[in-house]
Amino acid sequence: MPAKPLPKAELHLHIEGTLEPELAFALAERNGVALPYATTAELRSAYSFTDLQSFLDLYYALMAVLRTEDDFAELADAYLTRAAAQGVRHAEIFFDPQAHTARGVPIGTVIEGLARALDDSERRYGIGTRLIMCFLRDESADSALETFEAARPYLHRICAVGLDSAEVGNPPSKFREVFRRAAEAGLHRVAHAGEEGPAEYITEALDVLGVERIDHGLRCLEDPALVERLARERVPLTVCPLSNVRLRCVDRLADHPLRAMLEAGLLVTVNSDDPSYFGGYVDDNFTAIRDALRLDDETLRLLAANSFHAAFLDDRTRRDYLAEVAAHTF
Ligand code: HPA
Ligand SMILES: [Zn+2]
Repeated sequence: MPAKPLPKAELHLHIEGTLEPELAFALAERNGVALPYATTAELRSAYSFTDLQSFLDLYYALMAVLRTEDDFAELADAYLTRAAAQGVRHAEIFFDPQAHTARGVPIGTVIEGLARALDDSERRYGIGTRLIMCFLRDESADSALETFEAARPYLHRICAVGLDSAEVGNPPSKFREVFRRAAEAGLHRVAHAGEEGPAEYITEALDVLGVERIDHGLRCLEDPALVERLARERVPLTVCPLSNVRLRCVDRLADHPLRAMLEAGLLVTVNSDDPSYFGGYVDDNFTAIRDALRLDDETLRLLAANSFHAAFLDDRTRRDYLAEVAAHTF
């Protein structure tokens, strides 16, 4: 029998990035949406990216098939089914409301649909869940504020706010006010920074937005003083190895700086980002980076433990998950 996957938390996962071609075609047919691809194979063959923007273009285009509460619930159910098989015990899931409201899908449809799947997740899949509402940084600060206000009736379903989409030229400071309102409402805060953007964006995300985790964060390595600060302050970095290669932030997995980041004392976690597009779910990322960097079992155990240290969990639940990691046999 194959070994059980290492128990882990997934902290960097865009639910829209779990849309597999088969589900995209099924939803397109159900909703009468025309896709510019004849077959799932033809769509898959378009998954060849040169940078973040070339991926985002396809990622936003394919979302046209998501229209109803049922669609969002089905999308989340499909992810949770796969995540359970990959050893995920806790998932903090990003969604991009502006990518849907811009197409005329009400924010309530998105949140209620996702929440329906998430509410049943512990019972059906053994996975605890949280929702993280992301703002699109290439949209205006006003659009982010409008989105936050539209989400107010649903904030009890939301754990944190985040920041994603095209990074370069859209610094964290652009979103100071919406992150201030989120903090005032008692929400946690995270942000993508240092994926394609410079190390200064990481510092800004910490100092201006007050984020508690950095998503990606690879480019911190260009600033030794920042690395030292991130290590000292135990700021978690949600690293996504397969994504980094597919979006050409890193040439080859064997060149990935994850080991150097661990050796620098950074609180690194491993995640899948947009698994349908980047060639693997979270345990596939663990396996790929293990093989590429020859990580030993204790390093894998450390990465899994880090994921629970970095998660928005109460102390008792965290302790229980950490005990599962400690008891895991490879
Ligand atoms: O990796 C990412 N970076 C920025 N925005 C995103 N939206 C989905 N995935 C990503
Ligand atoms: Zn991401």
